[in-house]
Amino acid sequence: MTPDDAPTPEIKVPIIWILGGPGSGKGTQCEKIVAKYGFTHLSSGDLLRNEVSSGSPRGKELSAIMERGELVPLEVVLDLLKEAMLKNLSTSKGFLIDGYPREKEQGILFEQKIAPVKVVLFFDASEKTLVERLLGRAKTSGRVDDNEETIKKRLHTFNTHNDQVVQQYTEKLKRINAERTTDEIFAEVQTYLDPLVA
Ligand SMILES: Nc1nc2c(ncn2[C@@H]2O[C@H](COP(=O)(O)OP(=O)(O)OP(=O)(O)O)[C@@H](O)[C@H]2O)c(=O)[nH]1
Ligand SMILES: O=c1ccn([C@@H]2O[C@H](COP(=O)(O)OP(=O)(O)O)[C@@H](O)[C@H]2O)c(=O)[nH]1
Ligand SMILES: [Mg+2]
Repeated sequence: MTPDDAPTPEIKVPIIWILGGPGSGKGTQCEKIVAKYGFTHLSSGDLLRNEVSSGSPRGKELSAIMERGELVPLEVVLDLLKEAMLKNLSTSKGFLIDGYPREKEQGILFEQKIAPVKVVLFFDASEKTLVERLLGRAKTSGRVDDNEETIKKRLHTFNTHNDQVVQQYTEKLKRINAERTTDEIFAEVQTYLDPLVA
């Protein structure tokens, strides 16, 4: 599909998805990517948390689902993402979509309704590492879902869906060992992103 017959033809800048289990370092790497490439960072989890803090009735429903570590209805995330992308369209050099797609169908719908993805980065870390990092982050994050009980459920949700998501993509998917230092990981990330801006 060329950009001209994309479903939202005005989106011509690269779209990158960032996948990985809870605590795999998606947010940490996205910060570094934004600093180097100036892409627009859209975290699906942050968009949902903003909706929750707005106090809207929809936010209240979302909050309950997120505290259970489950997935919210996929149309909700897709709408929030599309809205945020259109809002930033005139100035964006590219979109970094952090924590999306969480299930196979979300990815399919995104490409049908918004635009094709260019590269999918998957940060791969063991469950033990993920739990350790999240418990570390819990001390300061203030996130209601950074507690042992919800972490277990988030991991379960991730394990249930991730293989199916990842299997959808072959050459676009870059599996990155996330059990290294932030700088080592970022060095590899750049080898995939530099060609997009060359
Ligand atoms: N050792 C090590 N720790 C890291 C690395 N990247 C992130 N962390 C730590 O791991 C924790 C989780 O990192 P985040 O970037 O918030 O992870 P995330 O994937 O965005 O997590 P969710 O928002 O829960 O999906 C934080 O406390 C980070 O400081 C890394 O490359 N190495
Ligand atoms: O497409 C998405 C993205 C996030 N979430 C919900 O938002 C929570 C927090 O997502 P985030 O990416 O911030 O953290 P993670 O689950 O990776 O730790 C998840 O547990 C889900 O309940 C969702 O339902 N659909
Ligand atoms: Mg994050």
